[in-house]
Amino acid sequence: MTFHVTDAFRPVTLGMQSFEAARLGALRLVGPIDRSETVSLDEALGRVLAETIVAPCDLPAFDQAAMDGYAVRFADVAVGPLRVDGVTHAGDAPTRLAPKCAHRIMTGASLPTGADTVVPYEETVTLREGLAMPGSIKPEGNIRRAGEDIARGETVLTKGRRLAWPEIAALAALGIGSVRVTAPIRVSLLTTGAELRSAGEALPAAGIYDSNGPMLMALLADSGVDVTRTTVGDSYDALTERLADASRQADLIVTSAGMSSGDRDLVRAALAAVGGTIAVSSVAIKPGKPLALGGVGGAAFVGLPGNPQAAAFCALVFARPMIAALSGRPRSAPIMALSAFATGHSSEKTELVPVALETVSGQLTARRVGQPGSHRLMPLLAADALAIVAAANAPLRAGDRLEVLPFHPPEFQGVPS
Ligand SMILES: Nc1nc2c(c(=O)[nH]1)N[C@H]1C(S)=C(S)[C@@H](COP(=O)(O)OP(=O)(O)OC[C@H]3O[C@@H](n4cnc5c(N)ncnc54)[C@H](O)[C@@H]3O)O[C@H]1N2
Ligand code: MOO
Repeated sequence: MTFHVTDAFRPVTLGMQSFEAARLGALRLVGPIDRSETVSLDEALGRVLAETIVAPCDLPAFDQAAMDGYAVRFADVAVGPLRVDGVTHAGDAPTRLAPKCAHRIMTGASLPTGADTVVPYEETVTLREGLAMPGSIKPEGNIRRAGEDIARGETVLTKGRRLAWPEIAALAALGIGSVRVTAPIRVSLLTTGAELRSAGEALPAAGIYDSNGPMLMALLADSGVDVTRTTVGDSYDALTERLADASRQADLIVTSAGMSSGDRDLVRAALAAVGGTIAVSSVAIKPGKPLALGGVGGAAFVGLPGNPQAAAFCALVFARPMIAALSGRPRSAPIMALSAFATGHSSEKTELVPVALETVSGQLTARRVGQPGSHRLMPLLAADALAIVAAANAPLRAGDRLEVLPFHPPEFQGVPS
């Protein structure tokens, strides 16, 4: 099995790390996997290219008309009305323009040899003597030359590029029907806790429904990512067994709960028992302090705290970027917003705050939503992003810039008023 946890990974470094150090530490634990597979273009949406694509042909593939009209030799236009020598539709075999003639042509049709200008219908007049063009005609007008969009041999897409609709359009236009992409990233998700039950199961007096499992399944889901989910109680044996299995099968192991100092918080001990190591043992963030990062076998490890907001925010900030790095995607620029809230206090910990993003006077603005408390789910429903309020000696003021991580891409964009 390929070992994806990089050499920069160091065994147990106890002590709380800053948010910034932990963020960098997370990315040091992972590198692009070396497995790839070939998929058809129909299956390629959201996948990451494992090869660089060089154009095998020109686009357009041949000189062609950009308008419905007449193909002419520019020099002939001044001579007087031209006889029409034929017609070429899109898809018709290329032809040749007879001397002192105009040739009817449709958008996308092959330009006859000898023609150097296309005059749209609306700029022509049909007279008894032939076709006249009374307006001002530009040489090379309304022609698309072969290779002017993409030239044969040009690098079109580089390895690591994520395939969305524009990339799929370019590949299809170049006649490329399948591509090599990074193989699916294997994520093993383990929710732990004796109190957990699944929807539909009878709930004992102090039991709760497992929400982190389905939440993290959805939060980590992506094209090119295979998430498998298991729930284990607080049994040390079951936990070590599952971690050992996952260390052989997964690129990334994500656990939920059992990370702090409770009597049954066994994840750290179980990880150590199966030969895993911790690189980041706790982080100066609120919520999420008991977060741990490390590795075991061929897999990187993210131990999420159990409180739902802590689990969600740490998954967004640490696990999602680790998956992107495993798939070989380059990092994009951070998204910055203006804060619409003040904290009123300095903080030694970085705070992860649920916010609603709004555009105010043309500026992306983050408004704090919901009641405090990392056990709460309602703030996640009111928010559409997470704001990162960095640890600082001074309180955050309204109008300060801060980084935001949108939960998901905008779905239904309004019209500017
Ligand atoms: N003495 C200390 N106690 C706690 C500390 C600490 O530093 N010292 N840290 C607190 C913080 S911060 C957090 S966050 C939690 C994290 O604890 P664990 O990771 O050990 O998680 P649990 O104790 O098992 O559970 C915490 C909380 O979350 C609920 N939970 C767990 N799993 C799920 C799930 N799948 N779906 C929904 N809810 C879940 C669980 O029932 C608990 O209520 O520890 C603090 N304590
Ligand atoms: O991570 Mo805990 O949620 O800070 O409360």
